[in-house]
Amino acid sequence: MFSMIRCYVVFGQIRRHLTGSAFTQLIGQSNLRKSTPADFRKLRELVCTLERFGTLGNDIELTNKEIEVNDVIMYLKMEEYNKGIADPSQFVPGYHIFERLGKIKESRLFFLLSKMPKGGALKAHSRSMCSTDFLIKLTYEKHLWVCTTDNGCRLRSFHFSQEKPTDTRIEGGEWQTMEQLRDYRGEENLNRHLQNAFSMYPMVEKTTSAAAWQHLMKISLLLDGLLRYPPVWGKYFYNALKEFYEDGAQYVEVRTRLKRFYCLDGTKLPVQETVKVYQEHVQRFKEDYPDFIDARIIYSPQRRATVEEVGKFVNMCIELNKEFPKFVVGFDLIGQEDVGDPLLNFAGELQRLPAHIGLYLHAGQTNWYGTHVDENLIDAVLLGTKRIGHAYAITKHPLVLQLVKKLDIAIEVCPVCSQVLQLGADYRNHPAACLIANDIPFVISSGNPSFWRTSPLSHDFYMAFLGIAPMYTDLKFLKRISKNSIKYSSLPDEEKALAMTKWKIKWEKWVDIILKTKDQILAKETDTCPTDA
Ligand SMILES: O=c1[nH]cnc2c1ncn2[C@@H]1O[C@H](CO)[C@@H](O)[C@H]1O
Ligand SMILES: [Zn+2]
Repeated sequence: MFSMIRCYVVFGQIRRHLTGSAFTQLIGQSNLRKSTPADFRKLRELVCTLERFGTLGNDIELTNKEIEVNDVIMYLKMEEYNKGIADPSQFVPGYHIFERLGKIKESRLFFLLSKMPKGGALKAHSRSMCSTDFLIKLTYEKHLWVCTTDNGCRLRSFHFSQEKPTDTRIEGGEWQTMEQLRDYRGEENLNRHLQNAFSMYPMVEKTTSAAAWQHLMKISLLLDGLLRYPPVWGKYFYNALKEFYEDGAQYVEVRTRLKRFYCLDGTKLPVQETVKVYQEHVQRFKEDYPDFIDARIIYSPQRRATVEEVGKFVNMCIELNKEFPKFVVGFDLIGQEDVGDPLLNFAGELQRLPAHIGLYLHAGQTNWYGTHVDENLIDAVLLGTKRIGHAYAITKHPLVLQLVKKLDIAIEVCPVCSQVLQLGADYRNHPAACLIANDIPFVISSGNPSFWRTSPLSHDFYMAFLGIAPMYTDLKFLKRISKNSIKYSSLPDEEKALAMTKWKIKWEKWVDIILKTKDQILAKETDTCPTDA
């Protein structure tokens, strides 16, 4: 009687043996077509079993309760899966997410996943964390001015100020207060306009990844003046933590450029003040929600920079880490990778970072195989990155795949982001399938949920579970990636243990609630699920 773990180890050994030269020789020498049907079946069963045992999550041993919960989850998953096989037009992961956001809301599987404690969100870009509705709420704050062109029809920039801003950089731009614009255009009409201006939804058609990136950057730029004002950023960030928490994240690592904030009279504050506002609201959030673990910052300036500028960013990171050693803990370079310089150019500067400041580099977020951008993956690993953001191109680099596994570097897979930024269309073709098959450590992240009007993590979990992972992948996979998000976080080991305890309490509660409401969840006629963890 083997325990699962023992089985896993033994199967691992057999697998290595079978895929070694003896096995290939055996297959090569004997004429497999002449084997008896029974032998053929046995061999086939062995290979299938070995494949399954090798996938991500199979080291997890489910408790008796979890086995029951797994039945519920797999029932719901198979229902969607089988419908899809019978009629592929019904399969949600075959579509652009914007075309199926409404349908996903009706999915009972999605509902259960949205309540699932997911551990940490290890990649959240600071400006794209809150829902559109909350951003619109912020436009009602006092002292907000807006610059428009085209007779008030196009919103170009926001600014908080006592007096009318004097910035004339936008050609033909006219400043007026938000109240004035609201009166002029009508509240409902203006809010509808803001909904579109703050997110890429519902525009599915983008000719290129570059066009999608331009759209993303335009939104980020529009939000600049609205969010870089400390009292508003405080509200934004606190609410962002709340939205992540309510979606099952108990821990968040934020990638941010830490831009300097401005005051009502136009003076700019030192960057340390930006960090302090973040820190203050994390503290407040932890007091209000004691089972929230923590939030930390990975300093992430734009990668489109000169070597000298990157050198300055590195110095800044070292300085901030000295002042906020438990809060500003890592370094990354962000922005569209295809237009930035290769990491190789910055290697000398990046190597100056002391060992205790971790590198968490975005790399391989490209479709240009064999280019210097694609090779950023190699440099990221050789520079000692602790995780890799996206790594979409990694399956084209078998050696890098082996290295990340050996060096235990986790990949931050962002299913929805890869689709919206036009790297791939159908989730069933997402390269992360290969990571799952090879048991490469990974976590699910979202990137910019605000810009796609998705939830902080749940849509990405849903697409990964239903669209990317094999059909038979079950609760073991979900539990593994949730635990991974703590294991591969930047937290020191002793804090990881505490974090795991906090996650486990929530996880067990979720399991219990599903068990209690199982019959209602499975009753076909119910559209809405009663569970609420
Ligand atoms: O997928 C991504 N890869 C790299 N950088 C990104 C990605 N998504 C967003 N940003 C960066 O974060 C800022 C706020 O959203 C954007 O301005 C962009 O530079
Ligand atoms: Zn990113």
